[in-house]
Amino acid sequence: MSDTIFALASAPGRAGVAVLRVSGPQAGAVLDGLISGTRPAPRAAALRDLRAPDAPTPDATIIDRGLVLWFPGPASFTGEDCAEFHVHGGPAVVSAMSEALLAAGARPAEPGEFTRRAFENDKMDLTEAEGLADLVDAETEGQRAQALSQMTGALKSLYEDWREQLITILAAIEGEIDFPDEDDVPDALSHTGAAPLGALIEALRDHLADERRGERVREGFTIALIGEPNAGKSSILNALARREAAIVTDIPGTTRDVVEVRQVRSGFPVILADTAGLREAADAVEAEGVRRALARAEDADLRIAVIDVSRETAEQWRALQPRLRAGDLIALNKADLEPGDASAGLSDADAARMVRVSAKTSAGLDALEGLIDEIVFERLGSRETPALSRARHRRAVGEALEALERARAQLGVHPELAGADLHLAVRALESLTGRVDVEDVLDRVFSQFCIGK
Ligand SMILES: Nc1nc2c(ncn2[C@@H]2O[C@H](COP(=O)(O)OP(=O)(O)OP(=O)(O)O)[C@@H](O)[C@H]2O)c(=O)[nH]1
Ligand SMILES: [K+]
Ligand SMILES: [Mg+2]
Repeated sequence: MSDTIFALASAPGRAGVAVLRVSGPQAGAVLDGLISGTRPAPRAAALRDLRAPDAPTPDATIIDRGLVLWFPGPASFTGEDCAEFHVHGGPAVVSAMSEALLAAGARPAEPGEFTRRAFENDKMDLTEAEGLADLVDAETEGQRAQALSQMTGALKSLYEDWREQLITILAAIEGEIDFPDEDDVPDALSHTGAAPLGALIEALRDHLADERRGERVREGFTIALIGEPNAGKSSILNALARREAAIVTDIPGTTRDVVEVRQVRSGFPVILADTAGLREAADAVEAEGVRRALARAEDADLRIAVIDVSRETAEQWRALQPRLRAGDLIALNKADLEPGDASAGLSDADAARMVRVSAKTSAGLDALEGLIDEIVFERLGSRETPALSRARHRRAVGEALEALERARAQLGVHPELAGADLHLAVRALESLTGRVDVEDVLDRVFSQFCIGK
């Protein structure tokens, strides 16, 4: 029998209302021990005086007066008996309530323990539990939408559907292994499996080839500003951030560390990074700055090459071009100093992705922001199929895909080897939804939850 656990389900600190939640076989007894009067009807809120269960007399000083709710299992969030106390949200009330719950026999919950119990009682699969954690963490509209879709089963049904297809293919192939010489198992069976197996391989490939959209939505879309010293990278960062996030001076080599600004663009989290100017470094500190700038540019989802149009542009372009990828942006800065067309020195630059700006006069900055917002939306905006949202999903789908590809290669040759690989693929898919118990996976997933969830 499991313990009865409790936790503050609302945020700690001062608030209008605080919610304490209890789950486990003793939840009903804990509830009865704290309230005066009768246990309310299931799922109906009732006002009660609350007191410590070990108070000397029943009418001893009450802790608070609040709403209580009783959720008998299995029709509760965790599937167990649950109770909730909605009390006044002062730290002293919460601490006295916690003492009372301890005295009544409940113990403080571990992070994610309520959700883990819900998962173990089949109230949700692992991807839905992760979606719930993400919903609690969601700070932007795009994160909220992705988390909600995952919490309500979008990834679960995708993965469960793949698993079912796989089991059908497996049955066909194992039929061939078990009855190799019988007439009623046609030779073409391996080929019957080949088409659906090919389709499944394509589906997994597409799911993986999404440029980490779901992970970007969770973790942030990264943008790096790069360019030669004094091109105006920090000035542009500050303009986009609408604050003096980075130091700007007329001394080339001002920025050394990567300066990050977090923003919300098109409903998604974005991390803008200003970097050190690229040149032959004058000293070890600057050399490290340049190394970090290049590493950041390499890892970023989008690069903005900042070019100073008041100086020779061809030379700057030669240095930056190898760092850029298709779809990156070019900001032709200091347009206030050079009214002419400065793109002349930029051979092979994609004109559509080039904006003339002036961090000094703000000219062109709206257009630059418009382009950034568009790109963020293009890359992260929702599609028909749900995105995998964690490295854990990417690993498991990747494992399944490799096993399927090996199986396909063996299909007509060694069906028993193909069968073994398909079993591995099934297992990888089952680890995604938590169908197979992988204890350390569960520990890792639930430990990332907050306490009280
Ligand atoms: N006229 C004009 N000056 C600018 C513009 N943008 C930046 N500057 C000036 O150019 C100088 C360098 O700007 P920064 O923003 O520090 O340039 P940076 O690229 O971050 O330089 P490092 O950090 O040294 O690599 C400062 O004196 C800015 O005021 C612009 O659009 N027009
Ligand atoms: K500078
Ligand atoms: Mg700078």
